[in-house]
Amino acid sequence: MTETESFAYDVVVIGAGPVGENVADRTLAAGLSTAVVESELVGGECSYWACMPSKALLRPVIAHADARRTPGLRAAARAPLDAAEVFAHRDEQTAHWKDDGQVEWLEGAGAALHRGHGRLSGPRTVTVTTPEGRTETLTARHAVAVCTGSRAALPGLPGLRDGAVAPWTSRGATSAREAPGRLVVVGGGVVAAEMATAWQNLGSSVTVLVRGSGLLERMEPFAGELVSQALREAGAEVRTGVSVTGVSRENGTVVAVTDAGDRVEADEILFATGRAPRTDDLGLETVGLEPGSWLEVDNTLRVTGSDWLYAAGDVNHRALLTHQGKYQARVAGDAIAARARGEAPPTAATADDGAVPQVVFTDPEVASVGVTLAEAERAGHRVRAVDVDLATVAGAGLYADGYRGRARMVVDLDREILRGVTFVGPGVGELLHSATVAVVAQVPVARLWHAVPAYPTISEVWLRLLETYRG
Ligand SMILES: Cc1cc2nc3c(=O)[nH]c(=O)nc-3n(C[C@H](O)[C@H](O)[C@H](O)COP(=O)(O)OP(=O)(O)OC[C@H]3O[C@@H](n4cnc5c(N)ncnc54)[C@H](O)[C@@H]3O)c2cc1C
Ligand SMILES: NC(=O)c1ccc[n+]([C@@H]2O[C@H](COP(=O)([O-])OP(=O)(O)OC[C@H]3O[C@@H](n4cnc5c(N)ncnc54)[C@H](O)[C@@H]3O)[C@@H](O)[C@H]2O)c1
Repeated sequence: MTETESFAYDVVVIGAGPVGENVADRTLAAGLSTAVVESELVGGECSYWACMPSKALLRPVIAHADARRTPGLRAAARAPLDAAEVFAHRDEQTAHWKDDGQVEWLEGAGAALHRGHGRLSGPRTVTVTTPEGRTETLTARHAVAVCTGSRAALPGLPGLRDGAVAPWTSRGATSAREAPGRLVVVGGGVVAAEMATAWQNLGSSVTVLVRGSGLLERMEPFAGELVSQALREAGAEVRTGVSVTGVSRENGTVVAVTDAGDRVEADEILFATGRAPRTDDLGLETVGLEPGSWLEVDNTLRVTGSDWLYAAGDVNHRALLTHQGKYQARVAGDAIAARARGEAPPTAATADDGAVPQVVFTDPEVASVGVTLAEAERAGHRVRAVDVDLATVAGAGLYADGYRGRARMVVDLDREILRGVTFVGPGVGELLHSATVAVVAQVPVARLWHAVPAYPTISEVWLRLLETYRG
């Protein structure tokens, strides 16, 4: 019989992704003993198979595209990217898929790291199965925080369901060591758009199969249109209204069959078809919750119906973004600490509702915060969309020859504040925080005139937006 070791802490965090790390950081800072359980690498999906490697692949692609639009650099930029150097840079950014640095940080902050698979085994109790097969029982005096994130969701198609084809998911697409000659990308969301941009420019010939009417359908319509246009100009094929009905691998060639009966052949296929919560093997049934479900939480990240279980990050499905998960982690950590002292939580994660910022690192970049025009209208707000062609901004013309981009602010006509802002164009990612501040702080439009953008930067788009609104 294997021996079971027992440990007691104030707080137990399951999952050491960016979110689990930040919950622990807050509870430790408040003087609560905290254990963190991790089954793979400390740092989570974001560090090794998501944000960091994808942005390391995309940064050179975007810089290369910018160089092609910069007078004096065009000839130099005609040479293709040095893909080997890009992959080496990506490997460095992921610390070669080793977590020593993050472990050092976590332990330095005072956390007790338990390596292994964590499962709830009753109220305030987590059982860890270590890689060596031992069992550890951790009890939490105050709270357990589930921060187990999400994994790629694959559709139940013939060829996938039976395991005949092992496709790329986001993990394959961010860690591959060479560009497949032909790559089919299934999906039209953020992963599909970013990875199609990366691999088309790293040497693959990409075909994107989108079942909807365009890319990035949850954003303002012009975002997906401009990204599709640029992908096509880079040589990719973007096919909309196409559903894949089956996949096979024949002599090394992947064949995707579509609902129109077409066969699309490739050397590799990426399914970028959304995410599933990592809650299927988490012992949720031992605390009256449904295994495999997204965990529903209140604004302090406490699971509905519980006074000790918290869920932050991807696993609660509020906003599948690292920065937003880390924000939730700060709120959850502070709430756990306050309740442990018998006090009310000091703050709530209100920004998850209607103020989530996101940058899509495609060429052109897409940067948005808050709601789209369609979302604002669906929510019953009386709004007006104010659109500006970014090419009319002096800073944009200086940034790139033939600059193409667009901006929209969604103005709430009753309150004269912004409900949402979207920028699409080269270099707009770094503009986003100005819009986030305006949306979160509910800055009156009249007051925005006094936030003077520097000349000649792209941020002068704010002036054009205000002028267009004034009419
Ligand atoms: C390709 C791609 C690119 C992305 N790019 C961006 C981006 O640029 N910007 C951005 O903001 N977001 C991006 N995201 C989203 C981002 O990766 C996630 O929102 C973020 O990783 C969520 O953090 P998390 O801590 O909730 O979960 P994760 O990062 O998934 O971490 C969860 C951790 O829990 C561990 N775990 C799971 N179950 C158990 C268990 N039972 N026991 C012990 N440990 C367990 C896992 O091993 C993992 O380490 C991207 C996602 C993808 C797929
Ligand atoms: N830069 C960033 O901020 C960034 C980058 C990558 C990912 N992320 C986050 O990661 C999350 C996951 O991204 P994602 O792109 O995997 O998911 P997503 O939900 O954004 O997009 C999924 C896409 O797959 C399509 N789809 C779903 N099932 C399908 C099927 N059976 N056949 C064909 N198409 C199907 C959907 O219509 C949609 O276009 C997102 O929420 C995103 O916010 C963020």
